Amino acid sequence: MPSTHHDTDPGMTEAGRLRALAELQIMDTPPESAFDDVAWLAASICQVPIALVTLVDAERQWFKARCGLDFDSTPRNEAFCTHAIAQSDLLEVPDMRADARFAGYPSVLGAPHLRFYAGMPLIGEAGWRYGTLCVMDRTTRRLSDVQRESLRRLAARAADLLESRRQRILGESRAAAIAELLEALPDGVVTCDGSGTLQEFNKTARDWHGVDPRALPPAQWPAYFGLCEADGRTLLAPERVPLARAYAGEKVRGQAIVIRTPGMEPRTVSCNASPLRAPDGHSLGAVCTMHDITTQAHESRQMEVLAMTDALTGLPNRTAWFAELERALARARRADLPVVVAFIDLDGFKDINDAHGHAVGDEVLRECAHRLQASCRQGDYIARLAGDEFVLFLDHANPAAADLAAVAQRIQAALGAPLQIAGRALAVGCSIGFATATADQARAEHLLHQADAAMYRAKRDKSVPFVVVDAAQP
Ligand SMILES: Nc1nc2c(ncn2[C@@H]2O[C@H](COP(=O)(O)OP(=O)(O)OP(=O)(O)O)[C@@H](O)[C@H]2O)c(=O)[nH]1
Repeated sequence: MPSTHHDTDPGMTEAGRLRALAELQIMDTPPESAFDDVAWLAASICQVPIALVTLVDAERQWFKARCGLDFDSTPRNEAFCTHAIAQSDLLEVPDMRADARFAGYPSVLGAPHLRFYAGMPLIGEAGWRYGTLCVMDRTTRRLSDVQRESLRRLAARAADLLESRRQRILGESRAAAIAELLEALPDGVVTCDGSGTLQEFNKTARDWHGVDPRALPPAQWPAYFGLCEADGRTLLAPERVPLARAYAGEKVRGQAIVIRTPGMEPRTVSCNASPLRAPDGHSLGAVCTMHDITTQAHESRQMEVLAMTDALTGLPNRTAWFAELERALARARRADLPVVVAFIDLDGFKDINDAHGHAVGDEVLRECAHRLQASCRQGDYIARLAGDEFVLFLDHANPAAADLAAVAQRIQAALGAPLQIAGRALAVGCSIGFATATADQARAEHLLHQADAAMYRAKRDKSVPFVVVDAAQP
């Protein structure tokens, strides 16, 4: 039994005791069988008609449980228990009429004519004495040692009941504070329990997913919530969902996913997720936090696009060209298709620049880019390498001369048509070189180099409309 001395300890003030009592939030609550049992046992063991579990407030003492009394409180200045809670052990008064502290109390002088009182303080963990377990009788008497010890032990159990109430209230208020914090967070928070069922779904997560949580099996999360890989298109495989990865025991850091909720702009979020484990190691589920990185993702995609685009014409640039050429060669190798690359260089462009200025030259380049693109077939890939040089990957092309002649003719017709720029009628031509190779022989750099060489030959020899080289030849 804890032994405390708040009558002598300056830290144990009445104000502190009343605060601790108020924290229990127990005054005027309905009867509870556990406290009733304590009072009943106290009355039976002590063989008295009256037993109470009392709580001593500032103005009154209130009975949480009572046997043998038909009222539930008395004013504080008529409360015997005020004396009992001033000490830490049992207070036993065999005859209250013979005790100056009690002789003048109304319930001693008049009905119900109480004579005997024994009260044991209910002492909480921090030492506060909330009230008592007390027994009373209308005749004088003394308790046996066993009865005294029983009262002490029963009072300790009643104090335990009060402490567990304090812990429950503390837990509830902490949980409420955490729930409020979760709701107010600008990041999304999602949790699942030990069976993998979605639990927490804070306000931000609800806003982003557009729905409330449901008892959905993890395999259905991607389709139901529209969860995609960072590319925003590929639906996440169920085992790639960050919360599912954490539920499977993985610690996930910074996994970018896209939430595609119908009717909303796609949202890119960076996810951190962790398994939740009890101290003994068994799974309590998992938690995933999501931070909105839509703006950064958009900016970095824009940067990527800029890094791959020719600023003047809007065509793919040299970097993009080589990246795409490598992909196209891989496709051709898989399908065992021949590959054809065209190198196109404008003729007479320098003269336009020199005669009409750079701005007009720029406009000519833009118009030529547009015409080249318009003359391409679907699947062809055209890029501006530099200056007045363009390259073209011909998708599923037939390297036969007749077919290439048709391509060259289309390009030359497109570029050769008169240009109307800034009120001037201008004209450019072009020289075209083709490099062909079988899929297994084709190498990107070599193909381009050979197409460039073919184009130069065509530029030097104006008697031919284009030149084709076999890039497989050294
Ligand atoms: N307006 C403009 N001119 C550019 C740009 N980039 C390169 N040039 C110019 O384009 C011209 C390309 O020169 P050339 O390849 O000799 O032009 P060309 O007159 O077609 O001569 P050939 O290619 O030999 O037929 C040079 O004068 C460059 O300064 C650009 O972005 N805008």
